[in-house]
Amino acid sequence: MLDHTHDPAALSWVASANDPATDFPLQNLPFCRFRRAGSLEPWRVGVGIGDRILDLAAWGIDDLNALMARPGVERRALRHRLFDTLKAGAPEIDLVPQAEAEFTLPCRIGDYTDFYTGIHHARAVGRLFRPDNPLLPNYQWVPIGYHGRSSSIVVSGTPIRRPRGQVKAPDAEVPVFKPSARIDCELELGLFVGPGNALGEPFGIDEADEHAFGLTLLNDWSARDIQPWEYQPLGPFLAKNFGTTISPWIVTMDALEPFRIPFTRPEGDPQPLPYLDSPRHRAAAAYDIEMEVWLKTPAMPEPVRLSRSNLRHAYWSLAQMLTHHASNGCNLQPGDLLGTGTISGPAPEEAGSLLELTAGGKQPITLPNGEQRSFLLDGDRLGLRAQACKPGFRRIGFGACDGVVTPAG
Ligand SMILES: O=C(O)/C=C/C(=O)CC(=O)CC(=O)O
Ligand SMILES: [Ca+2]
Ligand SMILES: [Mg+2]
Repeated sequence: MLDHTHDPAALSWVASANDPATDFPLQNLPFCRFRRAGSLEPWRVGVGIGDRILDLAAWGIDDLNALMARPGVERRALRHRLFDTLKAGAPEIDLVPQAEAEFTLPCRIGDYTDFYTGIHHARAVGRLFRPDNPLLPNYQWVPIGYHGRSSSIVVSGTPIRRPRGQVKAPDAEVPVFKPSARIDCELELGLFVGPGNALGEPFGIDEADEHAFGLTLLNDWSARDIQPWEYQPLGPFLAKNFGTTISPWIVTMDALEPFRIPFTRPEGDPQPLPYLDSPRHRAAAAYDIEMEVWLKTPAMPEPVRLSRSNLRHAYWSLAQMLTHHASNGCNLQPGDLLGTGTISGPAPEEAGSLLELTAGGKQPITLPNGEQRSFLLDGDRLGLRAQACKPGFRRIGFGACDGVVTPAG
């Protein structure tokens, strides 16, 4: 059983997540879409700076998808102009306090694909769902993905209604249709596509970075009792598409440039096929980004961190996700969202889902107030956090990715 000590240093998870002083320095400048809270004004494109938002209307930017479609060189030029303007602290620029704003999805999301790049998650889930064959032979050759549902992607803070669905217990003769009793989270990052590719026109692994716009936090809520009964032979469906929460902020790949690390394969593992491999890719295609799962039940005075992982544990890189997705000529479009899949680490306390943290629900977590949890109950608030930080560089935060589970309809 995993005993979770309360981490006093992270007492104010919400504050640290929304603490502009640490999340949104000048070196970040994440994009969002916002308006003044409670107003009915049109949504506006902005960038986060400290505890405020710079409205980009004055910069002629009112459609983030249009900006995402622009070449990286233009986006970087804009970033430098914004940096210089904000650094100069020009008094006339309009900065809206984040506390006075409300947020929506940062851009139009045409298509959503969820990948499976977390090998430790894949092994753990495989052991539970397919004990005889946890990691299928294709895993180390193919960046596995499935097409998700973009209509149910919601912004942080949107309640997640517990779904009803078909559930069949191992010892039951027939399934029943009932509210899911095993609502879970999945600790992921979402990659937003920048410039797309034309239908029928794949791109090489060394061109992939040009198609990456930025990253957001992504919780792929999962109904673990609906999932095993429905997922064969076509993959996850209603167990996943009842809701996917993302942060309102997109952290650009330019802001994450300093946190690149070499992309390596474990000793003895097969090297990727040539279309997914190059010296440049091996040199710096992975990222050192810390990711955390937090939980606050209605009875808890403060939230508790359930786990901490890192994008460095991904078995497939962001560039390989993009390249593979387009390798058959499929056309990616600006604003498309690619989930990394659940990024668990090798240690038990680095698991990115309750399914793993509780051994399929058999080993409930004991929370600091004595409550126990296997899966989420109504009223539970599940939050994801992430940060890129290393000595000599400002910490790059990703904001909040929160959702409260509400009773089934
Ligand atoms: O069938 C399995 O092994 C598990 C599939 C998933 O959980 C789908 C998914 O969301 C993958 C992920 O988040 O890593
Ligand atoms: Ca997922
Ligand atoms: Mg989902």
